[in-house]
Amino acid sequence: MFEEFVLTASTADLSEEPQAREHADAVEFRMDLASDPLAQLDTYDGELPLLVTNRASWEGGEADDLGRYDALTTALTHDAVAAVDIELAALRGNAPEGEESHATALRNTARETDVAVVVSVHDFESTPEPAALVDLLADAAAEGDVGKLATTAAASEDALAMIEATHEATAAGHRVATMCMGEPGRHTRAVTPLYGSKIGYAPVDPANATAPGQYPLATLRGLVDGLRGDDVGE
Ligand SMILES: O=C1C[C@@](O)(C(=O)O)C[C@@H](O)[C@@H]1O
Repeated sequence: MFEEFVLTASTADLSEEPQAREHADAVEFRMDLASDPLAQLDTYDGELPLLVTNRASWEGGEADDLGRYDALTTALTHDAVAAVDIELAALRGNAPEGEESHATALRNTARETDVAVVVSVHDFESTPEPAALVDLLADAAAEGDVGKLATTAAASEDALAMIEATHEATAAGHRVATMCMGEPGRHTRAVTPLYGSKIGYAPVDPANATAPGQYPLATLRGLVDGLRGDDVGE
């Protein structure tokens, strides 16, 4: 997974999967935003593979204790689960007590069960300079199969910084996924795949966006494919 660009439909409700099929390659299941996520997984019989995310509250999500790792470990036993998101800060010991050992154990379990690991970094305040973004991407990519970075863009320069960092990190051999949150960075979601970004996130229903500035799923699919020139040929 993630050798090619993967467009995930980001949702807290797996019953949306049939609607996502037409446009998405996978579903990002936001377990932290879901009601009874393990029961939803038990009854999931969709076609799209799942990337499971149980975002910690200290990283902008709604899961506020280490129990999120138990839920993720159980999630990995489901055949449909092809990838798991783990925060870089947890793996690097820059997170609350207990996070590092749990995150490392989860990554080991993922590796044993052939589940891809997306190592993520979020900045809800700003977008650092390109060189700092490249460092973050290199760190995240070194810890898993894909290093993912989402920062907040306040102006066009921030979007440009993310595009440049995506290009540089990819050229340096790192497998990355990048995007800016916020309206001034929205277009990065369509453009960074051209510079190597391997994962896109978009809600099936725009009312349920999981981050600021996301395009609706069908729109992002059309933009990514259109910019790639899929309908133009050589
Ligand atoms: O980390 C990410 C990226 C994201 O924050 C975005 O900006 O699209 C959306 C989240 O659901 C996902 O876990």
